[in-house]
Amino acid sequence: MTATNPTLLSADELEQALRAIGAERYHNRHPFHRALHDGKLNRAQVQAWALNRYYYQARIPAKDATLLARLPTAELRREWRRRIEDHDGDAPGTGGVARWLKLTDGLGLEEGYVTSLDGLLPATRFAVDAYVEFVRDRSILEAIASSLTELFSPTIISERVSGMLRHYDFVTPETLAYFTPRLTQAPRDSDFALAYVREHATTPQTQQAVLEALRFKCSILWSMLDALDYAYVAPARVPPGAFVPGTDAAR
Ligand SMILES: O=C(O)c1cc(C(=O)O)c2c(n1)C(=O)C(=O)c1cc(C(=O)O)[nH]c1-2
Repeated sequence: MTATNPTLLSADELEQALRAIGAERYHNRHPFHRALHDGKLNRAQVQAWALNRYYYQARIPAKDATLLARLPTAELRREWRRRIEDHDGDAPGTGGVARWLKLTDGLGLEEGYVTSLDGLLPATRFAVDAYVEFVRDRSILEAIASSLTELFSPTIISERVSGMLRHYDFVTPETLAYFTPRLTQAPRDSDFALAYVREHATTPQTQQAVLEALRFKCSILWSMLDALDYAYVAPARVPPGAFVPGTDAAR
């Protein structure tokens, strides 16, 4: 195979290429999400999704703190600091991670069991840890670009909330309250990240690196759902030690 030299894209072309990656690879297209939103899952399968997704939520502020420490200006740090506040809150019981625990509680999972991470699928842990390590180890530009999946999250969140409320009698608006602030937080965050990437990815090499960072992040989200699909959708194959529906700490 001959390697072709990438060409320099305009900022608009770069944005188009990023959006095309989302259209092709974002996790709204995954069969497990389709089933979740279309009411095809049972309560235990929804529990497994929320339990595993808790680890993603819980590590996001650590991921953002790793990046915050490397940002060179107060302006950038102020912007990024807000993400940590969104997730960790400013007092116990506030913020996105606490709101996620309301979701797992509403689904009948014991909080101590969820936060112990004992029931996590191994692949969830590997995928989430890989995201944190990517942000820690790669350039600031790639780290910021890897957050750009949030460009696509408002659409999936709207689909999810309306689909789950319509199809599942065990889900209430209070249970799904996690998602409401995300509908304004995610666009604010992704607008900033997109403007940063448009301004700073100005060589063919850095442009390819940000496109690759977004593909990598889509793969993280996708592989988390692959693992759920494999373990909890028939024929279910739960790995040893992971959450077993109807046992462990689920009501
Ligand atoms: O519900 C979703 O499908 C979804 C997707 C994503 C995403 O695309 O990474 C995030 C979130 N939710 C989310 O709630 C969230 O706080 C978040 C932070 C980040 C990030 O990469 O920094 N992504 C996401």
